[in-house]
Amino acid sequence: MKTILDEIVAQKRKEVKEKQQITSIEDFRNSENFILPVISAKASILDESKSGIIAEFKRKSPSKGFINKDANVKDIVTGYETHGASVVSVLTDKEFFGGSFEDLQQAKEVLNIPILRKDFIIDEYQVYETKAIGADLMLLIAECLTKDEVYNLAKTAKEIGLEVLLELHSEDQLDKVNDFIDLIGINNRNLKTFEVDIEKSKQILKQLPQDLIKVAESGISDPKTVKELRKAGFQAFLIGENFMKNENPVEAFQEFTKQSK
Ligand SMILES: O=C(O)c1ccccc1NCC(=O)[C@H](O)[C@H](O)COP(=O)(O)O
Repeated sequence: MKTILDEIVAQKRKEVKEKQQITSIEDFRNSENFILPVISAKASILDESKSGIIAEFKRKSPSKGFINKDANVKDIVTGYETHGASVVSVLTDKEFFGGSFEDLQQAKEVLNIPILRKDFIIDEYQVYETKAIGADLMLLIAECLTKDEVYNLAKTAKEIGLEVLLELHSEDQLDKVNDFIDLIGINNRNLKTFEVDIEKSKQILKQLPQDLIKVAESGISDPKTVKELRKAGFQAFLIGENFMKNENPVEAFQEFTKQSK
């Protein structure tokens, strides 16, 4: 049975082919952002004056449909930073998440903390693109990449200065971790059923390499869960829908952060 990830990846392959006809890797290399130093997500997460939360700007999702279609990027991400986000995640996929490069670029204009490009990276071309649009950190999803693909994409990212978050869905993907990975995420959302199981993060945690920053991802909606996961050993928490579904995502973020300390 085809999963949503299969569908997304097929769409990405199509998009990459189309984009390659218009913009080359050389164009990306010559772009303004390409020579800018990245802001380290690792350092920002380890900075104890911040919350450890990777706060996501998310308009729409395959599991929930529209969450906050017309949200204002600059207002929301500025609020996230002001109230202690360690990193801001911006969805750049249009088809399934209603995101765009413009969203990330607008975030870049106002933020002083690192930005995660949240997308589905399957080709080296997108790694260069990630740097050119101004992101500091890139996501790789183990579920849709071979071990060699993770290695090659992460290596390219490091060569051009990007940090890499590798997302796992199960223990058997642990062999895809390599020396170019900076942060390791456990995604609690089952991509076949969309069910979320926070226990999954805790189960896999013990087997993760000690030296990597550990991120619990998806379905976190209670500040107590952050406290629990922090106690268990996680240093960062990727949270989107729980803030974005509110009329005022910044207020929701501020309140959540206060309670999760
Ligand atoms: O969010 C989805 O429905 C989804 C479906 C298929 C693939 C990925 C999906 N989400 C991407 C993410 O990783 C989340 O946006 C992120 O972890 C934040 O999750 P949440 O706090 O549950 O919005």
